Amino acid sequence: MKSPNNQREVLTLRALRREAAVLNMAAVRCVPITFKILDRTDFAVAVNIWWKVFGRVEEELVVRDSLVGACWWHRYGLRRSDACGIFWRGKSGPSYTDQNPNPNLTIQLLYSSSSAIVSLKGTGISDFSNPVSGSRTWLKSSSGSGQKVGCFSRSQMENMGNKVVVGAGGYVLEDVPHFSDYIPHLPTYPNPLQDNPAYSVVKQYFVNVDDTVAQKIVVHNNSPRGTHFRRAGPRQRVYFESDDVHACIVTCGGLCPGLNTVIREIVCGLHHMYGVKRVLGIDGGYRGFYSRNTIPLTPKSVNDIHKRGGTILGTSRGGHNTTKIVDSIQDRGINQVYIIGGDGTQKGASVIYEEIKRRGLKVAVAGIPKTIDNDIPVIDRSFGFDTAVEEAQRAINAAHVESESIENGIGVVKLMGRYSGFIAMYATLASRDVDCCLIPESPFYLEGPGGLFEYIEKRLIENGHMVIVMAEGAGQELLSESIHSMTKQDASGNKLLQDVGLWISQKIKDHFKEGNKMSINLKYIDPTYMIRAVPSNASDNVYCTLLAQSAVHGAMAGYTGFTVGPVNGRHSYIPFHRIIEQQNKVVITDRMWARLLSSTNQPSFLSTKDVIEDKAEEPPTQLLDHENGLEGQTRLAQYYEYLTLEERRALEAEIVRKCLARNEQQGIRWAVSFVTNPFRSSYFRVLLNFSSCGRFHYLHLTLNKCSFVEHRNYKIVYRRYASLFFLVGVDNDENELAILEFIHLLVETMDRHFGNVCELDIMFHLEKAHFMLEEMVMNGCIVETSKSNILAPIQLMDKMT
Ligand SMILES: Nc1ncnc2c1ncn2[C@@H]1O[C@H](COP(=O)(O)OP(=O)(O)OP(=O)(O)O)[C@@H](O)[C@H]1O
Ligand SMILES: O=P(O)(O)OC[C@H]1O[C@](O)(CO)[C@@H](O)[C@@H]1O
Ligand SMILES: [Mg+2]
Repeated sequence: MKSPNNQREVLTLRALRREAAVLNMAAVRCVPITFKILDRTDFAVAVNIWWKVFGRVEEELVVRDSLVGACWWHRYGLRRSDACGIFWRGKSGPSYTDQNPNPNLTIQLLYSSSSAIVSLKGTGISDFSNPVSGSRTWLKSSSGSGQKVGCFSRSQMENMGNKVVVGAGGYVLEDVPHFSDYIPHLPTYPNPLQDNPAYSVVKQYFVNVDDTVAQKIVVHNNSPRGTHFRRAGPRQRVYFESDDVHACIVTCGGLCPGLNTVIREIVCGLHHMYGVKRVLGIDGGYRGFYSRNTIPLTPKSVNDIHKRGGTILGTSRGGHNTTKIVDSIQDRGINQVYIIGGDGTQKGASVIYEEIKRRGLKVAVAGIPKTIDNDIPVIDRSFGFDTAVEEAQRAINAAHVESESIENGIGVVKLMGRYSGFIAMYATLASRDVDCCLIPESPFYLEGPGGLFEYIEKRLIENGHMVIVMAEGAGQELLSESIHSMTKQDASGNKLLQDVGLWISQKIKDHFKEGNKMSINLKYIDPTYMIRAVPSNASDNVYCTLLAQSAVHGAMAGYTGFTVGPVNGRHSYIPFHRIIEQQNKVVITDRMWARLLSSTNQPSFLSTKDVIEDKAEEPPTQLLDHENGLEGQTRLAQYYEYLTLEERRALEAEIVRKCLARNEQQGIRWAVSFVTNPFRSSYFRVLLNFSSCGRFHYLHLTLNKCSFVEHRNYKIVYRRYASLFFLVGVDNDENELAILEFIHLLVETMDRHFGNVCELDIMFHLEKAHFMLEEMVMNGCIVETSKSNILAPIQLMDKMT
């Protein structure tokens, strides 16, 4: 880690003032900023935006970056007013530049305030450039870190970036690209459907041009209308004549029930609805574009394929070479590309679309989301998932029959779900025979109070048998602890998992054998590939038909760069970047997981240490006095690693409970056992700060108490000022005393700014507390320790308002 003073250069008052003069411009809408990522290094980019200073904020800020998927990234502090900070960080391990020959990061800021200050800082990057404002001044160091403050006007963004349309009442349309965005003067034609006798009975068959689908349908009195997507369906005018269409279909990634149905329905839809005769199948996934022959597809040749599992086109992982794929599309004269696959496939589709657009080709790229894992965001569910859940019932049923037929029988069923446990969760909820469901999103442990072994023993005593369902990605961290395996990847770069089912079965057997605890009979069932290889069930078949037809309508209408899928039951066109920016995961603080817990009665698997400590600890201190209204409440939270909102809530609740429950003697006893070495390796994971609510509390700097607590796989360092607690989550090898110093510096800085700072100062000036933190910590590293430097931008803003 770098020492705090050379990590970045300091934002000077002069620079801010100069830029401020430029800021009284028209509304800012979209700002593309490009950085070059230095070769073979990890990188971090921080963007801080202050916009309340110059005008009222009308809309929320939307940020998009070109690295989604390639680096993990955060958004934090997005608020409807005041300010926000965002940062991106490259993966540790293999450098981003190893995988990307042209490692530029483009960030687009989309918002509609009247003006703003944008401050950018980074490490491991160079060549900050903003194509629309070359005159901006960067304060840049030779080490590849730098900082810039700038602002951007409405006119600068007109032709840039993602299509986001902002309307009244907080309405945002995240639109999909269209040929007309980059090819002018294209002719249009009447939709041939209007003469199709089958559709003549429909009252209003064509979708209105401005029909959109709301992502959020639960709303409140004054809540903004939020994000919408373009509604899928046939348009009055199309951008292709039937004879001109030359379509192709490719399937990529793992198998999934329904692939053949989608292929069939694209071919039949194009043929029957639009009179399209030329449709090619690409053999064997993305690499088939350039290494295999194509397969002609006609309604006749695909007539029966939906009755078979798998894909008649074949599939593959890896082999995505954008240039070769687009060359092949261009050479073959293909003008509609239908790409069926999971999250990886949609990422591939997105870069194909970008390249096609760069070459100015009239080629529509439509993604159809496939995966039994249901890990694709935004859409209600992916096709094949329903079938997979249904098929899993058979395995669970077998496990149940086996286990109840024998004394102390345990049936273990492993289901698919690399990173998302949806199949396991829904199969468990549907079956009712399952006693325990383990998924990647909910960590568990084996030994000790509240652990899996204890629960198994209890269930066997109560019931004489039990069924455990687990997703293949569950408990992988426990496996790697005990197996010390090398991390291997498949051809697409997906992590190859250890067989958690086999591992856990062995562990359970060993546990009960040890000391002759209990004689058990365990049967392990692995139906994973059997589930994936079946044809789709009735409901998935209908669903696949709608997906295929929606994709065809979209491509014919000139839309491109989209994935089709239902959002709240309505089929929509969703821009690729929304589909690939994150994975859909089971939210364990949601009602669905709670339903599961209540149906199985399994433990929640809070860490074993938590349970032991909770039992051993002294009665709660005065701070835990709920009757006096002194419950802990987060006032400010800043995260430097990605956690969903739900995970944050859960984490904060656990930490608050744990730290408030400690008494002061415990804190002091813990504190003396650590050595000092401040600021050598300050890697922050989580920074939390909460206080008891409902009272006015001064931060008495002299009254502080501090302590360290282990939690999950990191350590919490906390310090108390009167009844305000400051908590920092850090790696286990982090120096606690350095972190205590950091907390104290933060408090002193707040105190200098607010003068005798109190909780209300933080509550009413939350943005300023965030600014201070953003100036002090970047990407989990302490980068600034001078109080004057930390406060400089805030003081400038205060002067200007
Ligand atoms: N970031 C990416 N950029 C370009 N192509 C990608 C990217 N990620 C994956 N691909 C390509 O997409 C194809 C499928 O990816 P992957 O094997 O991850 O399966 P998937 O589509 O995610 O399906 P699933 O995981 O559900 O089986 C592969 O050919 C792979 O090379
Ligand atoms: O063995 P393969 O074909 O790489 O696929 C396995 C993976 O594919 C998936 O089914 C997703 O398609 C995952 O659940 C699973 O981990
Ligand atoms: Mg995938």
